[in-house]
Amino acid sequence: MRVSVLGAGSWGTTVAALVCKRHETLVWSRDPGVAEEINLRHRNQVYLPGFALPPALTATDDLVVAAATAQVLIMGVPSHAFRGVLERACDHVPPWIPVVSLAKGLEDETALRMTQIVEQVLPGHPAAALTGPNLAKEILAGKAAATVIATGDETVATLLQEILQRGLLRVYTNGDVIGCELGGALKNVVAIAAGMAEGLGVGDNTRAAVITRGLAELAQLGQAMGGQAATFAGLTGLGDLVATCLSPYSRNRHVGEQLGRGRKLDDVLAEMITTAEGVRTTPVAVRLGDRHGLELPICRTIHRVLTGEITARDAYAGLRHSPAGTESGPW
Ligand SMILES: NC(=O)C1=CN([C@@H]2O[C@H](COP(=O)(O)OP(=O)(O)OC[C@H]3O[C@@H](n4cnc5c(N)ncnc54)[C@H](OP(=O)(O)O)[C@@H]3O)[C@@H](O)[C@H]2O)C=CC1
Ligand SMILES: O=C(CO)COP(=O)(O)O
Repeated sequence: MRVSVLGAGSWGTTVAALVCKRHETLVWSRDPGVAEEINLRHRNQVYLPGFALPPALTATDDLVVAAATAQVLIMGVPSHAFRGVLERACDHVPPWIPVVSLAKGLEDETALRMTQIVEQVLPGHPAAALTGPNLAKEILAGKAAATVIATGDETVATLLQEILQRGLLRVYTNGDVIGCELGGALKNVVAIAAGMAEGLGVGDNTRAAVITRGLAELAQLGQAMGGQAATFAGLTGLGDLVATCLSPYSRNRHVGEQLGRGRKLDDVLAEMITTAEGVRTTPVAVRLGDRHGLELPICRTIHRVLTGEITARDAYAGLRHSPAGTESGPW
């Protein structure tokens, strides 16, 4: 198979490096310097410093070539760039080929999931999402991990499972695309909250409470939007939530930690090269909560911190004023 990955950031490059071991793989970067570095030096120093990439991996800065030669198209750009890149590529994408999203976010204006954008921009193409507890640098280092390919089409799921399964990376399939994509997007908001707890230095009991109540919150919203309860207890829900909330590699957790230390969001984002999707997903989650009549206390509190209305310390102190209800309730 010929596989094209659009986006040569941390995750797009990592997935391309896995796939290229058995399939002809081309990764597209809008930056000619990144494409040249991958082709000539087998490195991507900006996004994956210190890692050697397989010589079999080739790169291009020509979006048309990447789109037109693909038999499977993998979208590795963040959610805010997803529609734009796909719209630029769509006239060149061969008919009916599967399109896989790597992005863990929701579209700002529409709150759409990435596979819904694929269905709008490339109607008729099977759309899938690859999601799960998969920190790029651990995967590239060859450490064991599990992930999920989510698509409603079983034949496509099996094909993609075969293409993506490499070494110690176990690829499961799941037909609950809504639940898988929402778990991947919403866990980033909770990871910001867990990072804040870390930055405030408040301890492991607090972190455990944030993770558990965060899971309840993302499962509540996810089910209201059509996801299945079991999915949120699986790799794409609980699994990814734990990895992201605990890992020092997580960008979302990093943002939260810095806010917990009292820094300003703009200053934290200004020094980051890579993407923390949760910052954009938080307001979308709040709007979805309004739409579905849900309290979502963690998402709403994180939103107030991100907008500067309250500090991370205020958010933590505010717990005193919100009485706990039953464990099955929102608080
Ligand atoms: N990193 C990880 O461990 C994982 C990430 N993900 C998800 O994968 C998605 C991508 O993340 P990741 O690779 O980490 O992000 P990075 O920030 O590492 O890289 C983003 C890439 O997208 C490119 N890009 C950004 N905007 C545009 C645009 N408008 N047009 C073209 N290219 C663009 C960047 O190019 P440029 O350098 O030119 O700006 C860069 O190559 C996210 O949704 C993330 O949540 C999922 C699992 C694991
Ligand atoms: O999604 C991820 C791990 O599964 C990566 O998390 P961050 O985007 O927070 O780094």
